[in-house]
Amino acid sequence: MTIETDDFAFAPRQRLVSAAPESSREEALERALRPKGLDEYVGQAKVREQLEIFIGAARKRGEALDHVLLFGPPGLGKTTLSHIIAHELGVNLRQTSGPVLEKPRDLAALLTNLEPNDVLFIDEIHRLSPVVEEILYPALEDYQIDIMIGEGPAARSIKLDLQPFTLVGATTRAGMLTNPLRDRFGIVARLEFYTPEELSRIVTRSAGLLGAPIEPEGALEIARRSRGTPRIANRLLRRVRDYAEVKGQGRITRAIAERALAMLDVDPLGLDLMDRKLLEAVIHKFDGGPVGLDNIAASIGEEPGTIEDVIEPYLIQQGYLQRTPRGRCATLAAYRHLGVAPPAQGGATLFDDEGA
Ligand SMILES: Nc1ncnc2c1ncn2[C@@H]1O[C@H](COP(=O)(O)OP(=O)(O)OP(=O)(O)O)[C@@H](O)[C@H]1O
Ligand SMILES: [Mg+2]
Repeated sequence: MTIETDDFAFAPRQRLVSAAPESSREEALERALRPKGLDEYVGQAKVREQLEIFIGAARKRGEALDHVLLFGPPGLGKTTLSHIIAHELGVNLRQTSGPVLEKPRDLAALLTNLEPNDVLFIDEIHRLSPVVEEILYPALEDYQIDIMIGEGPAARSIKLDLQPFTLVGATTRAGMLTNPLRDRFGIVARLEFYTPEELSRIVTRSAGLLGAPIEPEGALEIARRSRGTPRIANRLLRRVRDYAEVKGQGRITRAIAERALAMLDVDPLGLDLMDRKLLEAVIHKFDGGPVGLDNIAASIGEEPGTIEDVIEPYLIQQGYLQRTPRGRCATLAAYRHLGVAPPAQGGATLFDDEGA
């Protein structure tokens, strides 16, 4: 039996500030908060402006929009944007993902069922298998696919015409796309982390949809601790709302937000226990680094992969941790944030042969 819980207290290994969706329940909650149109999509001004123009032009001509590649860290709104693109074009959206498309015929089935100018959304497009990717090329270029009929010596390939369509591909790792695939996208949009002001607008909008009364300072406090990520902002909002209902009068004020987030161990910069544990290990056990990933992993009892993909990116982006060829180093900002006096040498290592 599996017990599904949305409660952080019962799932200590699940991070409140992880940018990945926590559970299928959270994904359902997210769908309800997803903006439908481009005008409701907060932030990402450059991407929005581009898309507005290209979508408008495609609509005017009655043509399919150019293929779109969306890339950026988890939770910044790639899936949301793909739905918005289809909505603004006034066409259907068919959704799949790289790892789901195992065989060429899986993709062929989807492609041949598209109606004119539809959007096909492929999430995690960097995980397409090479044989599937192969049949995507002519589809993207000429709206045609080559499929094999029959087996053995009797097998032959036939060409099928497709309706014009738009591929929207999403990936957290644009660097892992093959060049021929990347070259076939006419529109490439990189999503950026959101500012606290933008996140605060998202939080306010979500609170409205959830029917939770919120003050601007309360929204900003949640926004500041959300690591530039709308998914985290919406998640923290739900927890703070619970807190406000039980411990307050239901209204999300700044004081309520601060108390709730302190209780949840999300500090004023959005760092949680795991982040602090990592930084403390680097500082106290390895003299600030450089220290190799495996040594950090052993000392805090985490998988190296989890550290690399989940914990480190934000610490590096915010300048608390540096990745050097000889290992990870804590920066002065990390010492300052943890209230530890930095070493006299400004974080340099004392022993050259340590770590790695
Ligand atoms: N620009 C935005 N304005 C308002 N809400 C947003 C915006 N971007 C994302 N969100 C909210 O954040 C949540 C997560 O967004 P989404 O699922 O699109 O992220 P993603 O980039 O596809 O993440 P993943 O890489 O994990 O697939 C959505 O529920 C949506 O409500
Ligand atoms: Mg997504």
